[in-house]
Amino acid sequence: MASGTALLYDEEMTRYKLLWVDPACKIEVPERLTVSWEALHNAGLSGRCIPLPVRQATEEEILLAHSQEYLEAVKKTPDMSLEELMTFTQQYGDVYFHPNIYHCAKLAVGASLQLVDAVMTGKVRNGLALVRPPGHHSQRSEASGFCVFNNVAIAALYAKKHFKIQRVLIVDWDIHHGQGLQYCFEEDPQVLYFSWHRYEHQRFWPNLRESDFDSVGKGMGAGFNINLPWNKARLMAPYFRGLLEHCDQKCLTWLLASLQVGMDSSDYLSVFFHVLLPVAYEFNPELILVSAGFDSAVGDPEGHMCATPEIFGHLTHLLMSLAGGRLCAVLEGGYNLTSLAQSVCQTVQTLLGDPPSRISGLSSPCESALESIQSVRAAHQQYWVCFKNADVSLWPDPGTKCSRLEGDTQAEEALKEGEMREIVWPEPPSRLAPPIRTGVTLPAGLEDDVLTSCFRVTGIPLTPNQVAKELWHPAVPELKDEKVLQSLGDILSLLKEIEKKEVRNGLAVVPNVSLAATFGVQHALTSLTDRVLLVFLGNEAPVELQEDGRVMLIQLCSTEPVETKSKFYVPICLKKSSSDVAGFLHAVLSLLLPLAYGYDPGMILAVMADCSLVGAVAWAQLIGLLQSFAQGHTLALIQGAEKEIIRVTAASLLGEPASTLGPLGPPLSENVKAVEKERQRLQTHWGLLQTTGEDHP
Ligand SMILES: NCCCNCCCCCC(=O)CS
Ligand SMILES: [Zn+2]
Repeated sequence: MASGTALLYDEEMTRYKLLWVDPACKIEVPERLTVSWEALHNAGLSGRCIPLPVRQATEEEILLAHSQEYLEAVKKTPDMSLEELMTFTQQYGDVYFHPNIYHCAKLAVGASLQLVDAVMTGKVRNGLALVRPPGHHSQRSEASGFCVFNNVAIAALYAKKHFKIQRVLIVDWDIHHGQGLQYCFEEDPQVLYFSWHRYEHQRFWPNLRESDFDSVGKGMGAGFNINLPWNKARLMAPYFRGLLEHCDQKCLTWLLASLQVGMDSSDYLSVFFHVLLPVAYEFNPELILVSAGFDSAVGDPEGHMCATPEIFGHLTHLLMSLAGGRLCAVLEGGYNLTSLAQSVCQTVQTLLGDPPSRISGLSSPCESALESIQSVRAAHQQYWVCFKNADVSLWPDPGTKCSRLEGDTQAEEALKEGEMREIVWPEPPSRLAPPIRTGVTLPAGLEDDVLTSCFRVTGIPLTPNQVAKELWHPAVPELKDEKVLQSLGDILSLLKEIEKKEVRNGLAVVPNVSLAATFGVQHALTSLTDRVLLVFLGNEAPVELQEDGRVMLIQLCSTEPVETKSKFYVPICLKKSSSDVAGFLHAVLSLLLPLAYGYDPGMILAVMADCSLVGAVAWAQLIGLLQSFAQGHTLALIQGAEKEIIRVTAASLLGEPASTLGPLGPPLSENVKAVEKERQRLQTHWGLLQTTGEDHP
């Protein structure tokens, strides 16, 4: 199994810059790379990566995505005078040339291809290429938006050509629409292109009609192009104009705060749960390319978004469950040097396997984001079975110019200037990973190769009166069984290791999983955290739920569950769940993940009480996704000695990417209906469950 994270950087790519005055281009500066590189170095992250040399792309490689005439034209720029460069630049939009930019553009492509080689040959598991110029706006015969050659487009074409792969997923989380990528792959069903971008009903750059959600791809490529437009923009009602004239800095700040309309982490995560991940799992990619632009982070002069840098640690982690973890991230935009550097560090730290930091304060996606989510799901319903039963009454038909009051540029500039001075955000919390990743307790005789890299924990068996004290549980005969008392002692010492931050997560194979789960929850609540998420696969849920919210129980069962009104008890009844992998996944993505993010637990207990409910691969996928929470503090409890389940659980807890679920059939409609029913019931309490705007129930 491949391991290791590649990091590609060459300071040569800092040796070009804007040589004349152009307000649209002045933000694309060499310091973008140096601050990112230095931040990775100072955080001790670059030292944990595998450095790979960059190289110049060959002409043949560049011609995979660009025309000969365009290449010939760009080839002439190194010998041009300043005037000639300015004239040459005029033919394109929002981009600039420099005598050394051709050289750097070849290095940016070459770095991306080196990364693809290393991942596809298994030399590394994943990696990041820190490059400039960016690429996702450049087209076959045209430079655009600071981009000269389309690094990620060439990487995808190169991967198809040299590694014979047939399904590449491109995730473009840059705040601009990568129209160059859309044009390149819109007829290609082998490359699924997903982009979210500021759009504001075509008022935001690059102002293209085809950046809207109804551009779904063409011909054979229909369904393989997904655009998620962000349409909320500051309403510059004329009366604000009057106000501005009498506006001092304080009032401007207030005005900005009330207008701050960028998207935040709740919006981003909702799009992953309800749009990108369902399709990505159904597409079942063999490779993930990320057009990693960080102008979608807070503080960016282009993006004006509110999502703080740690969100990129989560987006990265969620994508690492796909394609066997083969993920190549290539830098695109990102112009606030502080949030850029922090976001780059968050991304690399997750690629290295460190647990994402807890994200508190998530709420629900804003109304505009819900409109976009609903519109995209409607537009793609005919192409992806994961949206088959989705509640989508198509949002106002696409391209409607919202009756927005035209912006007042002078005031808008004033707001923007004021805004840039005002935006501050907390440093991302440090994400220390305990020295030992996985502790394991299991009955003797269950040795297994993968378990050797786990840290063996054996506790002192509990005495019956200790149990009476520790375990608020009616005395049952099992509590006299010395195997049970031993396993409770083992779990206690495992939890203590986690508590002491010696161990990140753990696995316990137990004789009685219900007692173990009850004991684990109660001990975690007394000594570790005030919120425990219990994910229980089996029909008899162990714990009585106090409605105080200190335990959230998500129970996957196969028998009709009890009716419940509780917002902390979520029974998910799935019929034939072991065969309906798509139905299981739908429950995980559209229900379990949004709930867990909204609940923000300090500890996760993942309990497999009944091995027949889901297959080993689906379970391993779940264990991987659950490590997004609680700084990776996951305790898996398994009853019985299903060796395959034990092995995949340990492997996933150790950070091995779960193997892929393979092509997914349509989920059983009764299972989708059961999940949708629960989602409808709970979405008023847990906003991340929402997928539709207010007016369209
Ligand atoms: N023509 C009116 C001003 C528009 N500004 C355009 C800036 C292009 C941004 C490109 C970028 O960030 C790549 S990721
Ligand atoms: Zn951008």
